[in-house]
Amino acid sequence: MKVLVTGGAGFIGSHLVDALMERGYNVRVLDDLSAGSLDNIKRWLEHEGFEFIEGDMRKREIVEKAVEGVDAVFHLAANPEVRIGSQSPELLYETNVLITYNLLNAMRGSSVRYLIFTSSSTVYGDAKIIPTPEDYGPLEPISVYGGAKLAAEALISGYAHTFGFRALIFRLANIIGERSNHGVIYDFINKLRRNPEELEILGDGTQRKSYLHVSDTVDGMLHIFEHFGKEGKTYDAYNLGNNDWITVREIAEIVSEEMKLTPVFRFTGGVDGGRGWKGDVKFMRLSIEKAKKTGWKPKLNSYEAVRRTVKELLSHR
Ligand SMILES: O=c1ccn([C@@H]2O[C@H](COP(=O)(O)OP(=O)(O)O[C@H]3O[C@H](CO)[C@H](O)[C@H](O)[C@H]3O)[C@@H](O)[C@H]2O)c(=O)[nH]1
Repeated sequence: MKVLVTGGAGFIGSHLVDALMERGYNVRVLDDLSAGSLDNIKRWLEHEGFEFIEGDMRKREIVEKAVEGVDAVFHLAANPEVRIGSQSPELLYETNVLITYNLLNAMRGSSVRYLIFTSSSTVYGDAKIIPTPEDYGPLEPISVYGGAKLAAEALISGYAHTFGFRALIFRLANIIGERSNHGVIYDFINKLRRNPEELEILGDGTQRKSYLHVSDTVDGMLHIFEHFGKEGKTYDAYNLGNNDWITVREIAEIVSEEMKLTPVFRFTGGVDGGRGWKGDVKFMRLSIEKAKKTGWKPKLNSYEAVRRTVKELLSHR
């Protein structure tokens, strides 16, 4: 099977590429290298069965070229920064909705039979039911990012039903691990490298979310893709996250411990009752019962995933 991975040089994308190549797929990556890097995929660049296209998906011709001869598209290209929503809504629209629209149009009449999309827990907003199941509603995202992901999901559903391909949506919890170059763990490590005496924590530190290691994420995506292929549905959505959750304060403690530091924690207080920024969901834990019924389960819990990620990020610089 020939697959296209958009965002395949990025954090989650490059781990997915590793797993697909190891399983013998033919893989083409489309990435504009804005957040991703060739370094993440360098082991495959000269490999037979691997192809890299550098390009910006806002340009339709590039997307049209990238889907040629492909059976399945894993669409991971996106700007993942929830926090930029209040300053740059247009950028989040373009890099989440517009590029998805361009992809869907390019897929019309193409060889693509499957679209796999990485959506986000942020589509649920401040969910009143925790753990939050896939059929929770009404969906009321509280960030532009979450709104853009939900808009992309809705377009995918409409196009899948209209144009005869099958679509699988993953609503991801906070994904962490080697090669991540943004997010709370990355930020804390960098802040402590600059000043080992004090750690600034955005918000009040009680934000509590579920964290999933990227290795478990990729395992889940490929396992459920296989299951979805056999099931015959046109469209389906799965949460991928963890059974437990962890607070930002606990993450700060683990990072400090692994760096062998005892900084003073300075909480900024944040906005809207201790959130890190406008649109930061304070409490997030997804129900993963549907994914578990397919036979997948996370190997690392949130605490283990955080500790593993801190070690991985520290060992690389
Ligand atoms: O310096 C920092 C950075 C973050 N935080 C806090 O840490 C938590 C996690 O923030 P991240 O930036 O790591 O991640 P987000 O929860 O904003 O979003 C992540 O998870 C989402 C899904 O749950 C999306 O998929 C998104 O792309 C991905 O970045 C937030 O509550 C935030 O307030 C701090 O206290 N200090």
